[in-house]
Amino acid sequence: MANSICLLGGGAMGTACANVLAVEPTHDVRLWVRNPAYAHEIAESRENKRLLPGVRLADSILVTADAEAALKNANMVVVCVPTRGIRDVITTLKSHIPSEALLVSAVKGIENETLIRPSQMIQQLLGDRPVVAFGGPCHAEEVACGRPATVVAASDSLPHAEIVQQAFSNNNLRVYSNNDLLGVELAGALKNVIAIAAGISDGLQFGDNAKAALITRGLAEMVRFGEAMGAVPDTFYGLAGIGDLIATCGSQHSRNRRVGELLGQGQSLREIQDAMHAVAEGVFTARSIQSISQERQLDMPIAQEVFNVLFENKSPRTATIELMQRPLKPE
Ligand SMILES: NC(=O)c1ccc[n+]([C@@H]2O[C@H](COP(=O)([O-])OP(=O)(O)OC[C@H]3O[C@@H](n4cnc5c(N)ncnc54)[C@H](O)[C@@H]3O)[C@@H](O)[C@H]2O)c1
Ligand SMILES: O=P(O)(O)OC[C@H](O)CO
Repeated sequence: MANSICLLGGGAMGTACANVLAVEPTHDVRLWVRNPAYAHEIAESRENKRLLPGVRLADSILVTADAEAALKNANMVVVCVPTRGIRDVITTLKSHIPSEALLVSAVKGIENETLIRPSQMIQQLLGDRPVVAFGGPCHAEEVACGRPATVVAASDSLPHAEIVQQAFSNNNLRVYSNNDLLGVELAGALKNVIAIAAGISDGLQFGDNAKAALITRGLAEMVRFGEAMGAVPDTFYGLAGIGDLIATCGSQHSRNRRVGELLGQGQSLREIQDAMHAVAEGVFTARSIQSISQERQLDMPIAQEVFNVLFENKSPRTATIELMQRPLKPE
C-alpha cells in the first residue's frame, strides 16, 4: 500500500530510514532536515556526508527543510532525532503534522529531566494518539545500503504496529510486530548504556570473556530494570533486547561502544564529545537510568559504573575492579 512518509531528522537514522522506505517504489518519502543549507547540500549531492558518509540517497526521496512540503498529507511521521531534540523539533513542526498521521519513533533514550520515554514525549506534545516505536539491531550504516536486518515495531495498539510493520518490511528489512511498547523502548535505551561498558572493556583490551560477561550480566540488569518498570521480560530476550545488545556491543558502527572505547583508552568525555558529530544516546540515558534506579532501589551495577566513569570522574580500571569485588552471589 502506498504511504506518504515523513522522516524527521537529517541524522544517520533519518537518512537510513528514508533509503529503506524508498526501496518500495509506491511510498512517497520525505526527509525533513532542520538546517536549510544542509538540507540543500544533501538534496543536491544525494549524500549525508556528515552523518552517513558513503551512502547514496535514493533519487525519489524529497530532502527539504521546508516543514510544509515535508509533512503535507503525510500519513506516517517518523521521529528520528535524539531524545534531547524531540521537544524542540515537534514543538516547531506541530502545526504541520497532520492530525491523522500515524506517529512512529526510532529514538532510543529516556529524557533526563522528566525520565519519560520518547513515545510518551511525543504523546505529551501531540496528544494521546497511538505511537509505534522501533527497536532491535539496526545500524544505520548497514540498513541504509540494503544489508539484511530485522527489527520490531511496537505499540500499545497492535494494529498500528502492524501498519508500520507492513510499510517498512521489504526484501532487506524484516519487521516483527510487538505490543510491549514500554519494554521495547526501555530495551533500546538501556542497551546503549551497556554498550558504553562494552566499549570501555574494548578500550582496556579486556578481550572476549569480559565482553561476553558484560553482555550477559548487562542483559540481566536490563531485565531487572524492565520488570520493575512493568515491561514484559520476554521482550528483553528478543530483537529489542539481546538482539540490539549484541549488535551494539560488538559493532564498529556503534557510537555508544565507541564512546566507551575512547574512555577506556584514557580520553575524557568532553574530548570525545567535542570530536564526535553524532549523538551517543547512552551518555544521556546513563543519567536517567541512574536516577530511576536510585529512586526505585534497583541493583544496576554495570549501569552505575558507566555513570561513575562518565560523570563522577572514576577511572575505568577502578570501576572494573569495583564491579569484580562486589559480594559474591548465585547467578
Ligand atoms: N544511527 C543508528 O544506527 C540508529 C539506529 C537506530 C536508532 N537510532 C536512534 O535514532 C535517534 C537519532 O539518531 P541518529 O543516529 O540519527 O543521530 P545523529 O547524531 O546521526 O543525528 C541526529 C540528528 O538530529 C539533529 N539534532 C541533534 N540534536 C538535536 C536537538 N537538540 N534538537 C533538534 N535536532 C537535533 C541533528 O542535527 C542531526 O540531524 C537516536 O535516538 C538513536 O539512538 C539510531
Ligand atoms: O550507534 P549506536 O550505538 O547509537 O547504535 C545504533 C543502533 O541503536 C543499533 O541498533
